[in-house]
Amino acid sequence: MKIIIINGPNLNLLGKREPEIYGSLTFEDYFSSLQKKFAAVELEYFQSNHEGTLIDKIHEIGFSYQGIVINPGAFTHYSYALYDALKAVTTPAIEIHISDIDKREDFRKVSVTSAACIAQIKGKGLSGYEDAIHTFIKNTK
Ligand SMILES: O=C1C[C@@](O)(C(=O)O)C[C@@H](O)[C@@H]1O
Repeated sequence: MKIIIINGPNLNLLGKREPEIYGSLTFEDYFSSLQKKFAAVELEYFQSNHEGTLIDKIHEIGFSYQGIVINPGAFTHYSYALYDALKAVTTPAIEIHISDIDKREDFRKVSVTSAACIAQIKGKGLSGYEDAIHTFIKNTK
């Protein structure tokens, strides 16, 4: 089973970026623990700050992987191009946000990408990624 985690803009700075909101662990360190926890899953991690690069990645893997766990960062709130990319492929996606986007600035309350996903997880810190992987594993059994 192949699952990819795709992180969007500014998420490369996890660990340093607003740690009071996003925590102090780097995503690389968290990802190593995920790989250990889900040893039976082929887990991949991809991050980009560029919308087109994220779209290219979705196209590349979106007809052969079993799940996309995507945190589109701020693109969540306005990228119809990412929405279209997620709709265009056959691999199901789960949207995840480390923070609770409903309890922050008004502009974060809108997600244009979640309608292209089978679920949205928010406000559970990094453990939301784990929940998303569990959901894919459960759904494929
Ligand atoms: O970059 C991010 C991170 C985020 O997606 C989250 O994980 O909580 C929430 C977004 O509003 C923000 O732009």
